[in-house]
Amino acid sequence: MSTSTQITLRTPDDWHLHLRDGEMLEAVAPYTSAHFGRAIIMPNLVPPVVRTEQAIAYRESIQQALPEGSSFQPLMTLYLTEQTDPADVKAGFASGDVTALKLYPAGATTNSDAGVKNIEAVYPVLEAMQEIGMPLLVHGEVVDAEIDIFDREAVFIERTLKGVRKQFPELKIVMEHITTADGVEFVKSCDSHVAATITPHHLTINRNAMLVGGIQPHYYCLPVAKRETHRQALVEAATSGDPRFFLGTDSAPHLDGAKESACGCAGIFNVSVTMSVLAHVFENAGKLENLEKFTSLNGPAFYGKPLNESSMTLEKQSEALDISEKLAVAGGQMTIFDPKFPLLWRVV
Ligand SMILES: NC(=O)N[C@@H](CC(=O)O)C(=O)O
Ligand SMILES: [Zn+2]
Ligand SMILES: [Zn+2]
Repeated sequence: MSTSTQITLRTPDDWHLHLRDGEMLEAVAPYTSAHFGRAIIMPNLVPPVVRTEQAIAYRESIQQALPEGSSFQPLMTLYLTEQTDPADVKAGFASGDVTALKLYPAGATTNSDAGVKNIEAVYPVLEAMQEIGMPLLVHGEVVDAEIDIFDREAVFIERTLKGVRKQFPELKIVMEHITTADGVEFVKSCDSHVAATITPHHLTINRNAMLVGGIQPHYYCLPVAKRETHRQALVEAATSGDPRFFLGTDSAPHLDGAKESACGCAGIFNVSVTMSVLAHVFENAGKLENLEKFTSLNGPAFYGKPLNESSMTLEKQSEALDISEKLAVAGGQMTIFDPKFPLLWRVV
């Protein structure tokens, strides 16, 4: 076996992850715990995780789905609604049971019906969060029918995010899964209170992957991939080492049957290949030395968490990883994200 390169980093964390529940949770949790030390767990279950006691119960079911002896740490979030009680949020944050709140504009994405319609209705919660230093995680897309889907992130920044920033300048905000140069520019224009997660798929595909040569449902996610110039802006931001950009896989498992449909759902499952994809992206950008910042250092710094003590080694091999096989999940099968280049890097 010929090995040309190896790199070792602190164990990475995933700052945006969908683990689902039930049989899907059991199927996907081991892929995350195999590579990641911690993950921010998204609350968009049906029904959503809206109160601290639900987050605690969900964390317990995640822990039960982990392999024996796993030290993986799920960091729980609550789904922000117009009924969210600031006192519950404060208590959950103080006890360490809840790490952040997730804002979904109502109807923006998978399982977001209970989301926020009028941002001002949640200002009392944002006020409390600002006071205690609790991060607000944002699915940053407007949902107005008249706004083109490719413009929804940029319009959200103008219409919603700038107002929230003005009202709550000390509130920690993470723009989740940014997909545009506008998102990058907005984060850069702010101070250290604002950061963004970036996914492996938005670093490697543009909208052609989804639409050329027939409709490709396994490349459909929200926010949708944009044009190539936006992808390049994301690569520039992720590989720059700037502490405001870090990894959130947004791995969002759905059965193939739900995606390969007349109304296919949004979400890409990628955790098992994330580190391989990222090593390729950073190597191609000539920035392999910044990979650890993106995956393992910038996120904990923003969240005020300690760095992982353990490490991960990645090795570049001559033979590519085979990801053609579907994952068997109760009730069906699931496709792994294919960035359409050979995955030579693998986790040792
Ligand atoms: N990213 C997606 O396309 N889908 C996510 C929801 C989300 O993160 O917006 C899901 O839960 O399936
Ligand atoms: Zn989202
Ligand atoms: Zn997501």
